[in-house]
Amino acid sequence: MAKKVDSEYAVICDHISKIYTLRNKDNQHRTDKKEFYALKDVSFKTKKGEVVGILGTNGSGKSTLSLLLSGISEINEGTMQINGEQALIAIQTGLQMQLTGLENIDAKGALMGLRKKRIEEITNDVIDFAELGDFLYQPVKKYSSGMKSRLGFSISLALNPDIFIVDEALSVGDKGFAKKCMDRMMKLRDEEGKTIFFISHSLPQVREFCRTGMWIEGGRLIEIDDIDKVCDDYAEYVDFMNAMTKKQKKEFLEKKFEKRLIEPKPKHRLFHR
Ligand SMILES: Nc1ncnc2c1ncn2[C@@H]1O[C@H](COP(=O)(O)OP(=O)(O)OP(=O)(O)O)[C@@H](O)[C@H]1O
Repeated sequence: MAKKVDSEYAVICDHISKIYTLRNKDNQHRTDKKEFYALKDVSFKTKKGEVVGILGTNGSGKSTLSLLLSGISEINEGTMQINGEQALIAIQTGLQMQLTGLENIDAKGALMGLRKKRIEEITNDVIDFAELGDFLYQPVKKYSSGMKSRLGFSISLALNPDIFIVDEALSVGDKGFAKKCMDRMMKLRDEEGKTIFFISHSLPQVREFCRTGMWIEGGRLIEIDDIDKVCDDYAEYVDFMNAMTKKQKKEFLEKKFEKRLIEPKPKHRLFHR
């Protein structure tokens, strides 16, 4: 569990790792279990008010980090300190599909131990920002992905946390709503000094919005620096990958994945005389 501390830093990660288990069934229905590092030995410090763009190719570990930063998932190794309330804004997280939009707001508020009056204020903010009209009375399972994103984004904004973790949330909404969210996030950055982690595959968007870049590849932190420097280096890597033949790329990715696997420990055998 991430500890809450008071300091100039919003987040301090010290050699953190996240391990997942993969289960494969072979054609004889035997299950083969493999453990691998979704993130390995990642250390960084983020100051309060910093706006960090997280870059990396598919499967590199960005969403895993976003779940750790938001306290939804727990680290397996290392230590992590979080100073402030966090909220994850992602395409589908945190919404209960069988509940209506309004019930989701109540559920989230109750989960956070908020008073009735505060939940009412939040509900009004969500109604204003999400612009979902009568759909707020419908179960979320009937929403399109863009509508879920509108609801999730609006709830997180209304909760007004100290640390925002935005994971590809703008990629499914329509352009109008994405612009409205970006405008609001710029306000959070410039006027409210919020700490923001921003995951996006759009380099121009990351370059424009963030000041610090964090590049994660194969579960490892490759670089953390000024946003332009990290975007340039990452773009060079993407070009290098794109220049490979299909076969080269397959071998390259397989090797990269093998490095993340954890060798199973040899089983102890008991020998009887
Ligand atoms: N719950 C899980 N169980 C097992 N493996 C998982 C789980 N969640 C993610 N993974 C694996 O962990 C690795 C990192 O995944 P993650 O979603 O963090 O990548 P990402 O950088 O966000 O990728 P993308 O850009 O495609 O969204 C991937 O190999 C993924 O398959």
